[in-house]
Amino acid sequence: MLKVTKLTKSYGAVQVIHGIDFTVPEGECYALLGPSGCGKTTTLRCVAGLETASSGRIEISGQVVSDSERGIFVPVHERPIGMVFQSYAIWPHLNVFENVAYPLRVQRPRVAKSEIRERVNSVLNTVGMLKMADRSATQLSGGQQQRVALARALVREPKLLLLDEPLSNLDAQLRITMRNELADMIQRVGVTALFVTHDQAEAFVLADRMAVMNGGFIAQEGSPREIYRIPKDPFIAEFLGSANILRGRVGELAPGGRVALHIHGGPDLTLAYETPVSAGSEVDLVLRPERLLLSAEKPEIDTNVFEGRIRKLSFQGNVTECEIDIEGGLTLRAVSALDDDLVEGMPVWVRAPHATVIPAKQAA
Ligand SMILES: Nc1ncnc2c1ncn2[C@@H]1O[C@H](COP(=O)(O)OP(=O)(O)OP(=O)(O)O)[C@@H](O)[C@H]1O
Repeated sequence: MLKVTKLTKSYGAVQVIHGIDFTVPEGECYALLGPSGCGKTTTLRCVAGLETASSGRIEISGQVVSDSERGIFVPVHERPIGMVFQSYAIWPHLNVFENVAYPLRVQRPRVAKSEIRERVNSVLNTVGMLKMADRSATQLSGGQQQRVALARALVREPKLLLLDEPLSNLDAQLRITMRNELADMIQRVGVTALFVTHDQAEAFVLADRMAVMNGGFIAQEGSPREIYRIPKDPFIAEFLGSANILRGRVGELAPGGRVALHIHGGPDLTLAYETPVSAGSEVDLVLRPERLLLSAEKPEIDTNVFEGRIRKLSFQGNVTECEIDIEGGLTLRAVSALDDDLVEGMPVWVRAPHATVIPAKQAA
């Protein structure tokens, strides 16, 4: 449904998108995720036709809408897209029904009044706002405005829905509710969606697949689960939630998927690995704090186990964060929901059932 090929964008002499490629098949929800300034909004705006790409090609539903080499640029209002912006851009002088009806009222050739009524009611029903059709836009909560903005984007039955930080205007609690609702609504409508966010939790809930962007490049593409489990480099590992990253050297490979791993300045451990490693290579061991198991007793399993001492416990209500000193002055962070037996200063064993190792990036 969307195919972006070798897209670049420069502002003056500054190149901000460096030849990215991605495709979004029909019905998929795809996220562009990354830190501020990585180029995700610029990419979305190029797809929308709000920016002109410097080079590369963009196809929506088989139609080339932008191809600088061939001089093709289809303007935004002629692209088969619907858009939801961060600000929602709901018109305060119109009620809910008229806000949603507007894109159909200005459509040419004209859409019959009866059809407008039918389509607006149907899409308001989908987003759960039919009962509020007559309400003034100024009397809507943030979550309700978001639903109206979504209904307005969907009313022309776009091939592609584009969403730019669609939840960032909502307070923390509402964001969580609305991201689940938005995921449900997008799935129910079955529309293909491309959205931009800097919030990894939002991308995890909403996206079937995502691209993590960094400095105008796609650093990694895949399903949220894949990228979280096996990040390609430390930047991605840390961007997608907190991670302990320990650099080490792989020793001799042993049978049964085990290997000796010497952590630089720290302990040697026997590693059971999920990702391929080669003997003698430098690696980063990525350990998610919430995936570490703590015990006062030495575990029976002897792979991926660190011996340490609890330096600090921070009670956070649903979980307790633990800082654990291990050999060589290194510290591991762990998050545990089961903290009844933990005391600062006590010896503890830390086991990582899932340990991901990635090739260490050589310092430039
Ligand atoms: N109109 C513009 N003129 C010049 N530079 C721009 C313009 N728009 C964006 N940039 C630059 O392009 C780069 C990418 O910006 P972009 O808005 O795409 O990033 P982003 O990942 O969406 O970040 P954010 O989450 O902060 O919006 C940034 O360095 C930004 O300063």
